Amino acid sequence: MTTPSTARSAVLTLSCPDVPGIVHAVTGFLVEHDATITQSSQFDDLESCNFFMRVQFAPTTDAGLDVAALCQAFEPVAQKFGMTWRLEDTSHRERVIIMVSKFAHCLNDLLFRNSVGDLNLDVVAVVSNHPDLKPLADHYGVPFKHIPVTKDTKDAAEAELLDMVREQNVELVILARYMQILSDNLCRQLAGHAINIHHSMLPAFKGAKPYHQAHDRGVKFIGATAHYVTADLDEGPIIEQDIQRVDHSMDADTFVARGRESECRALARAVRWHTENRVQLNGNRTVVLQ
Ligand SMILES: Nc1nc2c(c(=O)[nH]1)N[C@@H](CN(C=O)c1ccc(C(=O)N[C@@H](CCC(=O)O)C(=O)O)cc1)CN2
Repeated sequence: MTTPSTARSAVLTLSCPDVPGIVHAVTGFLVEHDATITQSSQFDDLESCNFFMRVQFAPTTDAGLDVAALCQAFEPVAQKFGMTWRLEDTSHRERVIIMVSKFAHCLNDLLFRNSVGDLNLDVVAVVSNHPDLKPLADHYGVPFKHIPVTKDTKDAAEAELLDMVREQNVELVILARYMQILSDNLCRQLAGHAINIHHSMLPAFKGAKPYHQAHDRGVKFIGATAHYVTADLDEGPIIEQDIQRVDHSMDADTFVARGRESECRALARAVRWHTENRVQLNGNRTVVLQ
């Protein structure tokens, strides 16, 4: 009979230097702890000699999975192989803050997908440097926090955001067309826990107005890129990208309109994969295990 601290399904993600015996150690650990594998995926990066694995598992007994006890028991295995690892109940609802400026499409898409169960987020708050999108947050019953940002208030604004993150145990900050550049300090504090949607197919057309840059260049495809946020603008590890065809008959405004679909798709997939523990960092790149 499962109890509040036991799970019907859990996921272990790990990365470590590639040596013989990792998979054997992991699968042996699961057997020893009355667990059976339901999904498993791995990648051996020959370039970095790093190994990546994601294994999802269920209990073989009615007792369920005691996630806390499994974490304690797995520590010695992790230390033996020098693993970076995470073991979590798959039903865990990630606590997130969604940041936005004035463009509503990505925020609306995330809140709608979450409302119909396509995403499994606990949206703690919507934070914006403008008041405009409060009605949208109200519609979905999500708290809205307006934190204006000017050159003089930026440090205080970022400190207020970090206080919210810490006080409310926020696990992920989603920049859903938040048009302010985060400071180096804030990026360090949120490293690996902040995802941005950039409205171009990076590395092309970084910075502001990427659709106008793309139109001026005469591209035949436009796209969007979801990436982890780093201090270097638009340089963070890429999680997901989406593209669509455009043509000579379209003006820049049409690019902007068509681009919304790609931004929503790329961001939703990136957030889903991150919150399902499918994304691991590999230097300045990511490994996404499906
Ligand atoms: N440290 C980082 N902060 C942010 C990133 C990032 O990659 N690293 N991504 C941006 C989003 N973005 C592009 O995707 C972006 C946003 C804003 C700007 C910009 O030039 N902003 C101007 C102000 C614009 C305004 O007030 O409307 C500025 O901050 O001076 C460029 C790219 C989110 N933050």
